[in-house]
Amino acid sequence: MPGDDRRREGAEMVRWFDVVVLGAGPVGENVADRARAAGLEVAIVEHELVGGECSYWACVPSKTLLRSGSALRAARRVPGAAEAVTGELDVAATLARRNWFVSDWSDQGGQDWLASAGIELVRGHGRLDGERRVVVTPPGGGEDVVIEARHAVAVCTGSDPVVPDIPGLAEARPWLSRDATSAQSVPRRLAVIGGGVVAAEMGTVFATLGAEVTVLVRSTMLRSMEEFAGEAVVAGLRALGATVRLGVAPRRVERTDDGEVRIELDDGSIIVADEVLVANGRRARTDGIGVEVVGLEPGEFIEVDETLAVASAAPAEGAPWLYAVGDVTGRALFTHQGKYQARAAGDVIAARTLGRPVDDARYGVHAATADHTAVPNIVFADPEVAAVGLTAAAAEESGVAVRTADVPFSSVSGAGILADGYEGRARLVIDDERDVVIGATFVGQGVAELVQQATIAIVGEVPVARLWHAVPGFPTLSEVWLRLLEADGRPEAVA
Ligand SMILES: Cc1cc2nc3c(=O)[nH]c(=O)nc-3n(C[C@H](O)[C@H](O)[C@H](O)COP(=O)(O)OP(=O)(O)OC[C@H]3O[C@@H](n4cnc5c(N)ncnc54)[C@H](O)[C@@H]3O)c2cc1C
Ligand SMILES: NC(=O)c1ccc[n+]([C@@H]2O[C@H](COP(=O)([O-])OP(=O)(O)OC[C@H]3O[C@@H](n4cnc5c(N)ncnc54)[C@H](O)[C@@H]3O)[C@@H](O)[C@H]2O)c1
Repeated sequence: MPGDDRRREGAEMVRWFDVVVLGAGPVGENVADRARAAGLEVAIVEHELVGGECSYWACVPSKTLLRSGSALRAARRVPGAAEAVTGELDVAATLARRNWFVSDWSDQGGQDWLASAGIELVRGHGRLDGERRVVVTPPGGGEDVVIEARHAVAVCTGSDPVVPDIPGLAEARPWLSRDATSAQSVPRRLAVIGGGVVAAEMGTVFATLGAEVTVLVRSTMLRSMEEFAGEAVVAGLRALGATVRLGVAPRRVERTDDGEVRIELDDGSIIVADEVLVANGRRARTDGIGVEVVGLEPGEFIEVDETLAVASAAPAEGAPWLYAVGDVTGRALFTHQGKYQARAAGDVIAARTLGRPVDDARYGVHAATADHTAVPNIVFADPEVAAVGLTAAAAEESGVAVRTADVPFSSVSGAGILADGYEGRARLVIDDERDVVIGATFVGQGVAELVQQATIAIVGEVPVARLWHAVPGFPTLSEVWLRLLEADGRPEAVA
């Protein structure tokens, strides 16, 4: 059995494993899986639920909550089907389906999977206690368990929401993302502070479920994406009956004696709601996990190299022993990207442990290169926004000369068939010198599935002239690629 060589050393319970993973979110699970698949003995430490934020409070519940409304709206946009939709969204059934998808917040499935993979689950709060040493305090206290890693420790502790320093906000018992995704009832009035992806998605959910939603956006919606994406999402929220206030900032928040939340904005206006959701980004979960022992700052994201090794903790000689993977690095706060990093980290730990070759070159097996070039970012609002790579503005800021190709989906037959009055838009950002796609954004119903094509084009560095030979089926949404290429211009024959 892995890690079975437990024994006492003085008063301490000490266990030995090849690799210790701190945090059993999607990322920790994948690091453990890859290392175990290479034959290493692996322990994973978890103080809450195996499966982490994504499975119980983030991706899975938010996407299931969004799905019921988007299916209903999709049917209503198609004559023939629309006539058959005679009722309204069933709120109780929507919430119940979400509860089912999160297994009523039981992690039995995750525990079973770890056991089947031969990964040892150690329940409790883990912290670094020196080189290759983790101390775990079991749930409810009790005797600490010391785990010595023969080779590596991977910190995969994730991130927490940021609560900004707005007077009265913390005391007003605001909702954080977990409260929104696990809600068992719908507040009559919900205010949302923020204009990022959580605000867009949860605003869409609660407006669909019948709440009076007010989204308070400090600048513009989805500011890190192409401008037309944020504008479409604002229009979509408004079409669902939500109020979106752009360019406003809360000055003070108060929960009154009768339980209402009053938000005073910087323009002097007052918003009154039953709950206020704070959706203001994430901070690293590095408090209370002993990062000080390797000279890192608690609360800060952990900087890593391309193999996810913590360079500042690397020994002068020999293989690195400390890795950080997923949200805790701040590189790209998405489950898919964290799991991508996890595959590289788990494999490189195994390679270094077993003396096998390490390939950390650009796009090498053990390098998380795509974190810098091709991170898919999908906002499941209505319309959906699916983007990857650089926006035109970000490319220009980084000094790359680019051209863009823009088209409306009204030029795509498949879109018109999918839904009457289909609205949407797409943009390619093309590196002018290398003639390859370096960014793409799609906005519209069902565009989430289009972004993988762009991701492949970017990672494969496919010349634009070659993309003309990747023929999209007719009549699909993918035909937007042909329209984008036409907008860019048909290449001339090379003599
Ligand atoms: C509302 C919302 C919706 C989202 N939707 C999507 C989406 O649709 N798609 C997407 O790709 N991303 C989405 N994300 C982001 C996604 O949830 C994260 O990127 C992902 O969960 C990161 O995985 P992780 O394993 O790094 O961290 P986490 O999932 O946070 O897992 C970390 C684990 O470590 C455990 N842990 C922490 N500290 C300790 C300790 N000291 N000892 C023991 N255990 C510890 C935690 O309990 C947790 O289980 C969403 C985020 C939010 C907030
Ligand atoms: N579909 C998905 O993949 C998905 C869904 C949800 C969350 N996520 C992940 O979770 C992360 C967190 O999402 P998020 O929406 O909380 O963060 P975000 O970074 O996307 O947006 C934060 C928003 O809060 C605003 N803000 C920050 N400080 C503020 C203040 N003091 N007052 C008013 N507004 C303020 C910002 O201007 C911005 O609009 C995302 O970056 C993403 O990586 C992904």
